[in-house]
Amino acid sequence: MIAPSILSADFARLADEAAAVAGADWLHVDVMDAHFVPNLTLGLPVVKSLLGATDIPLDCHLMIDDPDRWAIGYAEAGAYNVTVHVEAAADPVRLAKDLRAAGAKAGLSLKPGTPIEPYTEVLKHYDTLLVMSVEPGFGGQKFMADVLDKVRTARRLVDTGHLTLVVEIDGGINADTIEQAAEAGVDCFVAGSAVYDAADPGQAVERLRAQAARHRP
Ligand SMILES: O=C(CO)[C@@H](O)[C@H](O)COP(=O)(O)O
Repeated sequence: MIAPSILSADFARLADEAAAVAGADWLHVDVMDAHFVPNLTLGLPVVKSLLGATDIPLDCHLMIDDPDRWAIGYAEAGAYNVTVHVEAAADPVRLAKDLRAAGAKAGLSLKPGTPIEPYTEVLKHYDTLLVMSVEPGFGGQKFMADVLDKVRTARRLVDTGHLTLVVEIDGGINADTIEQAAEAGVDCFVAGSAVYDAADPGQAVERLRAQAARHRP
């Protein structure tokens, strides 16, 4: 699956940008609060507007402090998947239960330096795992290939039935990096600049999807 990250989109034209990637599987919505990460993007009111502007399921990635308080609003508004950071969540199991009860899929994200092993039990409550392959905060950064060990661990846990979740990767995904991520076992690829900087964003989505499919084990 390909999920264009709107951090690389033109925020003044978000509805148009969503239309330009109408063939995408999910739209990755980067919510940043200038506390958990050193950047400020958008919040719930903009997400609500976006929900009215596109039929693409919204994958809201909350790069914010105190997700235990704020994440539920995104689920109640109709986001398909709401991802919180394990580094910021006080009670990630409770949070996952609340998100699911509100009708959303629950996602857990790990920053590049955060290991997966301490969270394998917690991840049993989640529907998606978002492995960050850049430090969260900005688009256009260089892909960190060493996080692929985490992807391989997650893939093995899913394939052996210990976890049931979609493995996502986010950061620096483009035509040069998507194949190694696909080979490691990623299901869903978040791509910002590789999509929105392309002359034809819709075609970029199709090309990335085909490239990933050819390299999936
Ligand atoms: O959330 C983030 C970064 O914090 C990502 O979603 C990036 O926005 C992806 O952009 P590219 O690295 O693909 O340009």
